Amino acid sequence: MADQYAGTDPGGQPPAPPVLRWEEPPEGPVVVLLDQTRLPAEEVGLVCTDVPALVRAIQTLAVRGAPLLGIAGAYGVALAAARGYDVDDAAAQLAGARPTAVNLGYGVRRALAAHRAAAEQGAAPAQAAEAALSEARRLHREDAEASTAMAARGLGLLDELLPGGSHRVLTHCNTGALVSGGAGTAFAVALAAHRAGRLRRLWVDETRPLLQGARLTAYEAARNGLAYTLLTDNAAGSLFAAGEVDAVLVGADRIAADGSVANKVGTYPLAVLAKYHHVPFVVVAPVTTIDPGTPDGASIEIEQRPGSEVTQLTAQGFAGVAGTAPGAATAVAPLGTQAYNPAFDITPPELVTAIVTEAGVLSPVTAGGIEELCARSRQVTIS
Ligand SMILES: CSC[C@@H](O)[C@@H](O)C(=O)COP(=O)(O)O
Repeated sequence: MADQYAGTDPGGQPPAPPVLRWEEPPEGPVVVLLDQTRLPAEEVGLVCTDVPALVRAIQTLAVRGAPLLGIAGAYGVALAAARGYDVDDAAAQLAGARPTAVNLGYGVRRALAAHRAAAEQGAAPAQAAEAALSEARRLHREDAEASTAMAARGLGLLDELLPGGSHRVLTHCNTGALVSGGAGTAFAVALAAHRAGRLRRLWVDETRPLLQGARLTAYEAARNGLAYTLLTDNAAGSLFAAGEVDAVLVGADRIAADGSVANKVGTYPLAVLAKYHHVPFVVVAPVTTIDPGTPDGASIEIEQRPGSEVTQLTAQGFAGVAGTAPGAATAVAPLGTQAYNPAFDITPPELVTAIVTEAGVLSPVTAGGIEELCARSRQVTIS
């Protein structure tokens, strides 16, 4: 199975627009997002002038992916402070916008802590707002640095696991620059392999129902000139059986203290397939995604999304949250059909070959290893 499955490698595209930026027009500060619900058809900015708009952007997945949710949450607190809204209330709204990605609450708490510390030291409101903004910017930078380190460590691990250097990698959901201050997590590793001339093919799961793989990872792969091929999620089994997958690389939304990994629904079946076929299953995530406060997989809250995302399609290919997707929705199931639509699933640590973070690679994945990694990480200092 080779060339007839090849995706397009156009490369040479103009640089992608920034996924999130802070702007200060005369009318007041705003957070501008690249609206991910409109990709790949359109690269459109979504201007959030207040916290409810940002919360809605988070819930509709205009902004998404664990690290970027943390960054967005931090800028959201800065926005509330700069515009004179109730910062505690804004922080609660932002942190509660989606439950599974631990980074969201982490980013919110960091900006809130910076704002509080400044206020407690007698800073004027404008200075306290500036402190929150500086913290958001710091988190943004740190995430970019973490991406670079994860890409290098992940590529080193791939080379170790797969001597010979012509990797065929399967990925799920979207984990590139669209979710990060830098090149992302799992996708950043694939990109590093591509740039080192060691990526033969990136297999991209379409990732039903919201098509983060088809819409976003394929977009990023095409932009970066990767050899990639899209598949429906349920084609993965036959791809493994045909011996076409050398490694699986995925991101994470929350890693519990026992090493259980919550990630986009459909990740767990890939881990089971990988185990059966003796293929390495590698999770790439910054230490900010590890949550030592969540003891195990069963304790991770899994976001349940509207059934309409499964039972309806739009011209864009997915329904999204009612009222947000342009174009009329077409039913693909009889009216009144109930749908099971969890946004994430849990992969137990025994199915994970390694967790790659910017601080180190954990393999095998054990509760003790997680504890040690967290003891070295910055995350534990923020409660
Ligand atoms: C670094 S991205 C890791 C995860 O956030 C990603 O795989 C994922 O599941 C994103 O889910 P989404 O629902 O699109 O926010």
